[in-house]
Amino acid sequence: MKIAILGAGAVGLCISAKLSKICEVHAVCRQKHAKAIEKRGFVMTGIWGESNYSFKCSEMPAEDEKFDFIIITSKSNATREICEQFKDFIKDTPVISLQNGIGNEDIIKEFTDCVIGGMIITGFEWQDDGYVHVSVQASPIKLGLYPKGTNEKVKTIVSIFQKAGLDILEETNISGAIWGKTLYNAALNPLGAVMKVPYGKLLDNNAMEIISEIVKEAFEVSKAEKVTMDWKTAEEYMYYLKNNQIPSTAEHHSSMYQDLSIGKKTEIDFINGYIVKTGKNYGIKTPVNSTVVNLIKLKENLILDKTAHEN
Ligand SMILES: NC(=O)C1=CN([C@@H]2O[C@H](COP(=O)(O)OP(=O)(O)OC[C@H]3O[C@@H](n4cnc5c(N)ncnc54)[C@H](O)[C@@H]3O)[C@@H](O)[C@H]2O)C=CC1
Ligand SMILES: CC(C)(CO)C(=O)C(=O)O
Repeated sequence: MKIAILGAGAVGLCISAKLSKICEVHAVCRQKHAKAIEKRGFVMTGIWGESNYSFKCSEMPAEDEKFDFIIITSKSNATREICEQFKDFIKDTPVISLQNGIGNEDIIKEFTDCVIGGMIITGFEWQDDGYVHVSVQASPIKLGLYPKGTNEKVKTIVSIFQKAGLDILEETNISGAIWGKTLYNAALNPLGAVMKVPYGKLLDNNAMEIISEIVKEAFEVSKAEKVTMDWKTAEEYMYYLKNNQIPSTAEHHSSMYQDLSIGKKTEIDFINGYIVKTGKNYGIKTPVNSTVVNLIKLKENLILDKTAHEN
């Protein structure tokens, strides 16, 4: 069994490390990580175990390499570019998206018929080139045929993840699971990023008032999209967010916070931006999500402007 991980960064290199114990893995990553891994192996610490792994890494697979599965773990902003760049490998191959936000699977679907959606609520933090710490985990990984259902390919990849020691479930409603994860990211990531605080600090009542409006708007849009999630109402989800998800990831600084702190664009268009864009298609007003998108884009512009002036 041969698996390529495209856009292998914090998430992708940790998945590559675990899978490398039971199958042949090629992590397609940036040169600096490939060099560090070649020199001293990939270092992973934290709740997925502490060890040093060696597996194939480079910026480009050989032209004649064939893969049984491809996993995309880039930021959502890079999904289209990755699909274009690696379209000859992706064509006719089952492709799994292990990314945040809504819309990645629809992009991948333009390049292959078999798209497997993924949902992962585990925290991965860079320590150095080729060195990642796995910090928190709120639930098992979920994989399922996109937009829903299952098939033999899904069952095979789920069993590979299981054999590699990963906590994973087969999900027949993967669109609902992806929406569910996006609710969590839409609720917490922008506020955590603007306030520069870990998730736990957002249990404050002022933050919760804003968050409950974000969630109410998102729920209305999800209903129009006919998506079924584990929670029937915004109130039910808010209870779960406050009592389960925030406590189990309280110490984590959102990926949006981490992106802004290193001067990178965020995935806001695939999170709150998706809710706003889809709301418009149904005539649903999403003023709080819209404000949050503008705030994050303002922050991105200010940071990019500052970097341009410093250079
Ligand atoms: N970091 C985390 O804790 C979690 C992240 N996620 C999601 O998973 C996805 C990946 O996140 P991270 O691993 O944190 O991002 P990351 O930025 O660490 O990794 C993505 C890597 O892909 C590389 N890349 C992009 N285009 C490439 C190309 N054409 N060729 C080779 N490499 C390329 C980037 O340079 C980067 O190193 C995102 O959607 C994120 O929101 C989901 C759960 C947790
Ligand atoms: C909390 C976490 C790491 C869960 O996967 C996440 O989604 C994020 O930081 O954006």
